[in-house]
Amino acid sequence: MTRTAAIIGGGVIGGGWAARFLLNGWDVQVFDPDPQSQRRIGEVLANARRSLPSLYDRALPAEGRLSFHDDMASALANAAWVQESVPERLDLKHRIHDQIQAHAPADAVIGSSTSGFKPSDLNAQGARAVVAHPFNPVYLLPLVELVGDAETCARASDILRQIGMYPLTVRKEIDAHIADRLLEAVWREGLWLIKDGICTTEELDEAIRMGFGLRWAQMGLFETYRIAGGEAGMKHFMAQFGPALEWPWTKLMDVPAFTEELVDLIAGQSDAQSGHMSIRDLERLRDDNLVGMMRALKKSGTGAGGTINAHEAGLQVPAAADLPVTVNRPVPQSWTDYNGHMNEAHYSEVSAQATDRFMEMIGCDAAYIAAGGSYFTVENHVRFLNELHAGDRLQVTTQVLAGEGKKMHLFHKLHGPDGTLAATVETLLLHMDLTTRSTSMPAAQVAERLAAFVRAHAALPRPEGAGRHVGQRG
Ligand SMILES: NC(=O)C1=CN([C@@H]2O[C@H](COP(=O)(O)OP(=O)(O)OC[C@H]3O[C@@H](n4cnc5c(N)ncnc54)[C@H](O)[C@@H]3O)[C@@H](O)[C@H]2O)C=CC1
Ligand SMILES: C[N+](C)(C)CC(=O)CC(=O)[O-]
Repeated sequence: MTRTAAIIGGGVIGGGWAARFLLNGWDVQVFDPDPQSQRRIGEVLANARRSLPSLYDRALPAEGRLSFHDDMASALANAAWVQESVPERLDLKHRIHDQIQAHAPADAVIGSSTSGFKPSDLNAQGARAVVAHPFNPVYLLPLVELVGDAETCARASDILRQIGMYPLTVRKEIDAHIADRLLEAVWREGLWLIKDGICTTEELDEAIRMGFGLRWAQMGLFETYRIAGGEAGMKHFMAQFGPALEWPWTKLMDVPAFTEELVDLIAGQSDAQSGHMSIRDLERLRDDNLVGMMRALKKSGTGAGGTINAHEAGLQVPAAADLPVTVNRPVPQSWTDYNGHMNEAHYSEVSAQATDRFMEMIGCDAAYIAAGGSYFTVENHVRFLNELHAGDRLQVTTQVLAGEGKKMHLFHKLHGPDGTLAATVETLLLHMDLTTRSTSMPAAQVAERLAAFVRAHAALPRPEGAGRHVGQRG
């Protein structure tokens, strides 16, 4: 299989797909007749480059190659994945899928970003597309709803996991799939509440983001309500709130008339709420917040955090000639401070990540720690030598200075872009018994692997700066 994706329609969603594939190492071939699409994709890509790599504590693969094509056939050449993201009009989608069918490689997965059409609608004229419905911004949000032919959906799932996404195969085709059915219900109620003068767009947004919106990202609807049932559980929750189905809580099943007056009311309130920011500023604010929230979920592995962890586990850490590479990652935007560079706190974080990786390399991994053995850091000396900035690739190599008995003495070198030495962290650790919380000897297999590193690194020159203390001259 080639790692080439054809993006047919490069607007908000097509641009997001292009960025997702490119930043995961795929070549991307775009067809969109709008002369503005190249500029727009460039802007989406810039947003993606400043946010997607920040989700991970390892570097993504080298970016793929992006090309723009004047005809659809050349964009489709050699594609293993074709993603159609043209406007939501069935006649247009039919025309586009006829051409895709004629020119795409026979074994390519053909996905449609459609928000609401079923595969039987899309394929009514003989196409073979599956629905691959993503969420904006496609480069950050993992969910893709897959609907259609089971074998194609299985192949599509494999590819989507390779680019860090979460495929959810929908059991039966239905208009608007799962998520847009839910979103449409909330949207409909929202329009009624504003049309009836109950609240403004801003008040409605506060009702979401100050309350249940925070819960949904980490536990969804049902797990959240299970907890709301208290110790008595879900049956109790349903007994308490089930009767609300018969109350006026759910009365607005009809839709408000889609009039110019309603459009002006909503658009006017939305301008008053957010018109002081450009769409690009709002996108960056959204992306920074999403990265922060998703990184928090990464710690517990909940929801989208689990998808990020699974993808990160497959990202390769490159080998170095003499010293092990213990960190290979970008500097996230959120690590920079009022001086416009990486804040000192995060040098310690990187050093801790390098130490954790080195501990894994000598067998002090999650299973060993769960069995009661580990290392504690007892002393660090950090030297800040060159600035690091958001988006810089950061690579750490680790040299063992000593490793006998309970002691492990490491020297981490933090290299910035072009290999510049940005910092060094000298660190001393002691082996601990986690049950007694006191020092102890490491297990034989850990001691042996550490000794092998000690022997190999003994031949290397002692690193410049090792053993320095604060205030030392020269
Ligand atoms: N905007 C959203 O929030 C989401 C949209 N979708 C779906 O994604 C699809 C695209 O929506 P958006 O990206 O929002 O629309 P958009 O209007 O931003 O982009 C559509 C793009 O298709 C291009 N296009 C038009 N005719 C074309 C043709 N004949 N060949 C190739 N390109 C053509 C346009 O020039 C434009 O760049 C729709 O099916 C929509 O339902 C899915 C998830 C979310
Ligand atoms: C509004 N919408 C129906 C186009 C939304 C989607 O399809 C998914 C999303 O990103 O919210």
